[in-house]
Amino acid sequence: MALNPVLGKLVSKRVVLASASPRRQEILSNVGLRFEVVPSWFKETLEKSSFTAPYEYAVETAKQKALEVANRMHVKHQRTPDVVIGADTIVSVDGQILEKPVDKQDAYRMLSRLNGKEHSVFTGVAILHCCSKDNHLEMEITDFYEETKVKFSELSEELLWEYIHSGEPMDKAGGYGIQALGGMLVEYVHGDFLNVVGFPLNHFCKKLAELYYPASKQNVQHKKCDSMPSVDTFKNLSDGKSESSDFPEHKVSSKLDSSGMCSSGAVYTSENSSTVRLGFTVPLGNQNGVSQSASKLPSKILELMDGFRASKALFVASKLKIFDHLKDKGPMKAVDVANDVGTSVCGTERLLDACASLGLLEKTSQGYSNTDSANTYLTSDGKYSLHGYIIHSNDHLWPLFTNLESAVKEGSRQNHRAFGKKADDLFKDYYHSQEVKQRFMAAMHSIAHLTARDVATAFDLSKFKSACDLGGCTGALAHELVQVYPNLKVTVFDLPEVIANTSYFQPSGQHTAPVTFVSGDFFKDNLPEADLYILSRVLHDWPDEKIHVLLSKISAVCRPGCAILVAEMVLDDEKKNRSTALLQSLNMLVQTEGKERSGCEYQALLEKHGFTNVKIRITGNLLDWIAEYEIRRKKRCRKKKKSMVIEKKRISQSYEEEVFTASNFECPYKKLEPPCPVVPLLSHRKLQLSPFYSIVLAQFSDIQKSPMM
Ligand SMILES: Cc1cn([C@H]2C[C@H](O)[C@@H](COP(=O)(O)OP(=O)(O)OP(=O)(O)O)O2)c(=O)[nH]c1=O
Repeated sequence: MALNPVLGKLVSKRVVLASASPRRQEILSNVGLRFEVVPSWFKETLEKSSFTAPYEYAVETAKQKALEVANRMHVKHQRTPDVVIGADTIVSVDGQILEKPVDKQDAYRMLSRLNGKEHSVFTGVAILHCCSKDNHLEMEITDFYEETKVKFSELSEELLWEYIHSGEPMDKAGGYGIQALGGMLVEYVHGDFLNVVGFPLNHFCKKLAELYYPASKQNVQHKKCDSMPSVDTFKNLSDGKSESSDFPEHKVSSKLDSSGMCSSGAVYTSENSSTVRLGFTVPLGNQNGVSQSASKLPSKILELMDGFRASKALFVASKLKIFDHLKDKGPMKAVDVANDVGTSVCGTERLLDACASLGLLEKTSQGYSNTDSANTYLTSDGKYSLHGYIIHSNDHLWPLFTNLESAVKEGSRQNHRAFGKKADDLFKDYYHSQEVKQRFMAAMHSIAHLTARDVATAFDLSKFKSACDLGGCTGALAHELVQVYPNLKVTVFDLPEVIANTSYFQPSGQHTAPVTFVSGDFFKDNLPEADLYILSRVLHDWPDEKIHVLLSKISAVCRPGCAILVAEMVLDDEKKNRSTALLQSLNMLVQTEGKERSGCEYQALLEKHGFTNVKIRITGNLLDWIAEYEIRRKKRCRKKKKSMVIEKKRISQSYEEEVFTASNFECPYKKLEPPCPVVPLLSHRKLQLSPFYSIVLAQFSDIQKSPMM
């Protein structure tokens, strides 16, 4: 196979093409690559305005397509591929991104924009090298993009419509197919033709050469990727032998930069590509490869150093209600915003510019206006507003986090330092004022409302007739549940101080009868009767001892057939990968006695009360982890010591993780639009298979209850 020695390196690997595109399949099979096709379920809905350049959008989408497939295969099908290839093709004209047209009118709109002009076609490609270590998926991601310039002739309306009626535009970016009828519209092409058709084969082969043959990497870098490595150099690569390591050999050294940056830091291997390793820790101080990347900036560390500035800019803009002003009146000049909100012009201008650079605002010659994300999530009255949680983050979490050092030294919460108050009873002591109470409830409402759909639909709960949401606060989840399950009646059970303030948060125009509010303390008072008990973002507030008290109370009132549903962020078992959840655990340290836990830890807690059979799903949105624990009564005859060991082993084998993205999950009994921002506003580049929630469904059998520990 002299012509494709580089591709020969993939012969012995399980290669997966994460794409339904027949063009990509054809391009790759034409050169003899053997691969399995697993189309990605990732929906191409990333917020375009949050990317500074169109190709970044294509690369990120390609990456997300590939990540979704890798994770689904690993978790759901328990088959870890060796290599996953994802790609995304977009057309860019006048700074706008054009994808596939949704209908003929859309195709006409796109083709009219391209008419008589030059545009760029970008294909982003992600190559994931995967391996499974201790049942944990580890990946190294290499991504790159290719740009091809295409010019359309001046075309008549009649011709455009004739072309549209041919049906060809509909599944193609920009609404045309250069390889078929659409070729007649094109005056010239500068660059890789196959890139326009959907896959930049030449660049892909160069990238493989860099990955699989380190010596060639230098060649390629020196030549800035403008030629294929010499075939002679690759004689030994076409032998089809499998790799000795899980990833291409040179990679570890290429991961390090002069600062010793490692793990998920990006290392640019050529002008328009990067390589990132997920789930890996490369030892700091390893000097291999440092010299070649010594001039690189430690971008990951710099980003972390500055992260608080971006957060604070968002907090202050929210606090000043700038997004509300711009929604009503935008676009507005800085001076007008400053006049409206009563701030300085120079300070406001800097804040608005910073927000625009962060993708929260758009800046044009007319002034500043909200992006779609800002309109949806940052205005204070939007259906999916995060405003309440942002204000809570600014006013409450920020001062607490300022005392993180003390929290770490002392191992305890810092309410006394941050606010000069004890936190033993949040509502009676710290939350003494009506305003602060409302703010806290608004924060909880923001998150609960935004994530309720995924919590409600993660599993089919239609068999339950009644549910009790313990600590259900404003009833956001309860209202979502009764929407999804019309036969369900939900009781929200929370402290009297909370229940007294819920009226403000009730949905207007919705039939609220199936939701009732009952006040009480779930540690002290009798629990309302229900088939299903829900604990959403409750267990993480408490230490194990208190959780046992609560679970035993629930267990005591459950009849056979009853169940428990728990929603929480979930850490990975080794507690090293899911930084969002790990940071949330620090968040619990500074303000509560609780913490975030891993799936195994939740399962162990529940098992003490007879709960077994765990399933975990990844939602892909803010509350990413969904777990279901089938809970059954166990006999009391287990020998304690032995059972600890056996349990530990069984725990890791007994729960099943499933990819569950808001975009791919179809509620089996009711189709619903996913409400959540799949991509966190400020961190689209780091969206990994990381956070967050677990849902636990625990069912009773009539076997006798196990003894309490
Ligand atoms: C511009 C252009 C695009 N295209 C195609 C390539 C891609 O298949 C498609 C762009 O859509 P993509 O979203 O990149 O790919 P896809 O939806 O076909 O497949 P998947 O998401 O599963 O990977 O447009 C052509 O075939 N010819 C062209 O001239």
